[in-house]
Amino acid sequence: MGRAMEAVDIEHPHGTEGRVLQHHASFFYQNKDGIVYPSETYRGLRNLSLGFFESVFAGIVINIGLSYSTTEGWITELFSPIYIKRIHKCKHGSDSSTFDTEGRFMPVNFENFFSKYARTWHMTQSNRNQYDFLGWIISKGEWLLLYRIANDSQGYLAKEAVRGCYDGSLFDYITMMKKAKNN
Ligand code: HEM
Repeated sequence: MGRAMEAVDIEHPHGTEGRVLQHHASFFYQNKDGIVYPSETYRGLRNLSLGFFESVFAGIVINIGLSYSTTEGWITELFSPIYIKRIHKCKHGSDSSTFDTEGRFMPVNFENFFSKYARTWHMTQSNRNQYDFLGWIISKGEWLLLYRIANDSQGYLAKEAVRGCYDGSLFDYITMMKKAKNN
């Protein structure tokens, strides 16, 4: 259980210090109230150097798509807030299974998909569950978004960048590098 709360892999047996799984999304709530509003998703994406239209589009789609599953009652809320403490309810099908249904990090699945699919392009197709059209699209979207923000100069997505995406440390790293560059 202790390890399941950290993004560990063979090279990082202790994960990223001080991080738990919900930090994947916590980068986006800027006032630290545990709720992500579309404007915060937008701002977070902009901080990750995504363009204006892309960030507006992804901000709306992510919040509308995830908000309802994280609300406490039956009625959908205005402004589509995402409640981080219930973020695990947003898990969808056709993913890599690196997050389990309780939102924990599953190192074995992380290592599995890397050893199987590194340097190939068909991971998202291979993980597809039958007739799970929404999951297919969301999964493609997540990985494309990650590729957009984190591919290296040779066009590869490094394993460390992917691990950092799971625990959110990648997002902090990208903003830190951006700030350093601007200075
Ligand atoms: C640049 C921004 C983002 C990128 C690149 C990104 C990327 C990813 C990736 C690659 C996965 C793993 C999917 C898999 O294991 O197959 C994932 C999962 C997830 N992300 Fe994000 N994400 C971003 C922003 C967000 C935001 C803003 C939220 C919500 C506030 C969010 C919520 C989730 C959730 C709930 C999952 C679990 C889905 C599952 O495993 O079924 N993400 N994301």
